Amino acid sequence: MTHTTAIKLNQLSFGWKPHQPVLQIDTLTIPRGEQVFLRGASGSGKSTLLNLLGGLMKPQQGEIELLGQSLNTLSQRQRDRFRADHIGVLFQQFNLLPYLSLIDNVVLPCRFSAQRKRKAGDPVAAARGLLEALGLGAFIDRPVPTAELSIGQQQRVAAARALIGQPEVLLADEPTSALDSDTRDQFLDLLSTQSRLNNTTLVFVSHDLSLSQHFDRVINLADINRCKGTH
Ligand SMILES: Nc1ncnc2c1ncn2[C@@H]1O[C@H](COP(=O)(O)OP(=O)(O)OP(=O)(O)O)[C@@H](O)[C@H]1O
Repeated sequence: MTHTTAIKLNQLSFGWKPHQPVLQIDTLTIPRGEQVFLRGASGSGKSTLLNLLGGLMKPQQGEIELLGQSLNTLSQRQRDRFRADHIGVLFQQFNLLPYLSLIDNVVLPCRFSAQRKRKAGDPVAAARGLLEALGLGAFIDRPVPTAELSIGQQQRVAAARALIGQPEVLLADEPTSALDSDTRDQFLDLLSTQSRLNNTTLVFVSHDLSLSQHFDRVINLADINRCKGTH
């Protein structure tokens, strides 16, 4: 079943501590395939919002719907399953497995999700293609533990892992922070091309406003968040 809406928030409220909300968003709708640049001051709640969209936490109030599925009604385990099948996450902690090869790291989502595996076709070939497109081709067949890659290289391995198996939604939190300008442009091209090709909805957080021109829509968190907080 296909949905025209990828992400829908309704009367969302979330705080890390009781009675101290960080996010209060009345409504937000992001259609399938839209590529959104999310901006906001440091500490304003961008990463918190991505965590909620990824089902890593639940809001204290309100509704989060992804691809027509209310996340509120799912248990933690069901949310983990849903994320594995439908959401690519590229967060600031890459969570790569240090002693696995690059390819083994990238194909991991296909081990957790039959759906992602099916969409990847041949996961190893898909992982190779993504790593090559991200400029890491030279490392694929060398026995370099992932832990010995530079931060920018690890960031790109994590990107390939998020993209494999064409997730419908991709959540990216400062994914270009460690990349030089050439690598960053190559990375953004790949992200944009892959997302268009697969009708992936992209929510991309960055402090680098010059990148916003690559996106369909820019959302300033301050414009949708009623909670102005003390950040
Ligand atoms: N795990 C946590 N436990 C308690 N408070 C947290 C936690 N993570 C974030 N916060 C608080 O929530 C608020 C929003 O933080 P968040 O990381 O979402 O902001 P951000 O907009 O992503 O910031 P930055 O741009 O600096 O990464 C901040 O006040 C922060 O201190």
